[in-house]
Amino acid sequence: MSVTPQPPALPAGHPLLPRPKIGVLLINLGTPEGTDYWSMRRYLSEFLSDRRVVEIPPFIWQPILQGIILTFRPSKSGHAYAGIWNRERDESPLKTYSRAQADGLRAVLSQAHGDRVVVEWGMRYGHPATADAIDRLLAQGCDRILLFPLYPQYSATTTATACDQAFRHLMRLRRQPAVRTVPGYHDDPAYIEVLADSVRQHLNGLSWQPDMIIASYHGLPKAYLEKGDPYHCYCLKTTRLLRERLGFGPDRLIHAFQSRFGRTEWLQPYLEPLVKSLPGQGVRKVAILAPAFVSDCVETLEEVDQGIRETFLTAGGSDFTYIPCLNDQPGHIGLLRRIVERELAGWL
Ligand SMILES: C=CC1=C(C)c2cc3[nH]c(cc4nc(cc5[nH]c(cc1n2)c(C)c5CCC(=O)O)C(CCC(=O)O)=C4C)c(C)c3C=C
Ligand SMILES: [Fe+2]
Ligand SMILES: [Fe+2]
Repeated sequence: MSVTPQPPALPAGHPLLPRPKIGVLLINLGTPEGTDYWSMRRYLSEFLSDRRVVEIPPFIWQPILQGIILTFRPSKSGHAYAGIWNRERDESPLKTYSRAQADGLRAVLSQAHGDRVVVEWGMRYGHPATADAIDRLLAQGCDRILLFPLYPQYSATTTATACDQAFRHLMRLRRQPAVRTVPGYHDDPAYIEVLADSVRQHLNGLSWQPDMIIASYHGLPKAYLEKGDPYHCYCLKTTRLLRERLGFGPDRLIHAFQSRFGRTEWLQPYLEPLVKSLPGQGVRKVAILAPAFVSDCVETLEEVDQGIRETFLTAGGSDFTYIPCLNDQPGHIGLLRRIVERELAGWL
């Protein structure tokens, strides 16, 4: 007769230690809680006070930001957000898609790994806060956490500040989990394939075909590139790989940078003047995608799908289409799963 060994009795008062879990934290930029002046001001103030985003010394920048920019910009930006707001849930699309991505990833990971892997989502600025998301993972028993900033093209202004924010919270913990960070994935063949698929599918659904496709990336001050931020090179590499994957020539798929902020020079070519010049060069049908954004947001829905569309058609273009971000498409959830499982090697 075999006897099952019993675990030694715990000393009185010793807490029970359940089997530890692995946490995955999806991190995106953040978004305002409402389109009113004060919600916009709170969001923009936190975002634009981040020294990785605006590198001007605070004693010069803060008076300009608090005194001038945050007097006028909240109303202008609030108007832009109001035009794309998810009224059903009373939240911005970035929040809706971020939640859907976490739900989708949780579902596929729990099917594959049971309750061993826990998924949460958080924002660098605003809510749900990164710190609260980490606390939720810890409360669910995670002793290892994978931080996944959702930016395919690494930049100090996005990926690095997302990790900084997580580490700032971890610094305060007595019982700190083991932590890994997911690197950028601008040239990951699986990412390129999912992007290419989304372009193919979108073009297949059109009754016309574009003369030109533009991969439009969020811009960055040119000085950041000169100081060593590799984002520019990564955007160009994503575009080249996507072009190769789709079998397009260099004139059929080009790149541009959007969302310029302030008066300094940003990465070029700028999207707006480029789009304005195209009809004059005989390019009258255009498609635009935004590969640096994993979720549709104010920068894609308002600036590109509304603003740039109007610019192009007013300049003499005949047809314009915007190719949505990967959002919660099954192919995107599959890509996130693949990256997470790869980065959890040795833990899972
Ligand atoms: C001040 C400089 C800015 C830098 C540098 C910057 C880099 C950067 N941003 C994204 C992604 C997003 N930015 C979004 C909005 C947004 N970005 C800036 C400024 C900088 N971004 C501002 C002022 C705003 C707010 C909108 C506005 O007032 O015009 C968003 C959208 C958020 C949403 O809620 O929908 C995203 C996403 C990247 C990828 C990037 C550098 C690589
Ligand atoms: Fe931005
Ligand atoms: Fe470069």
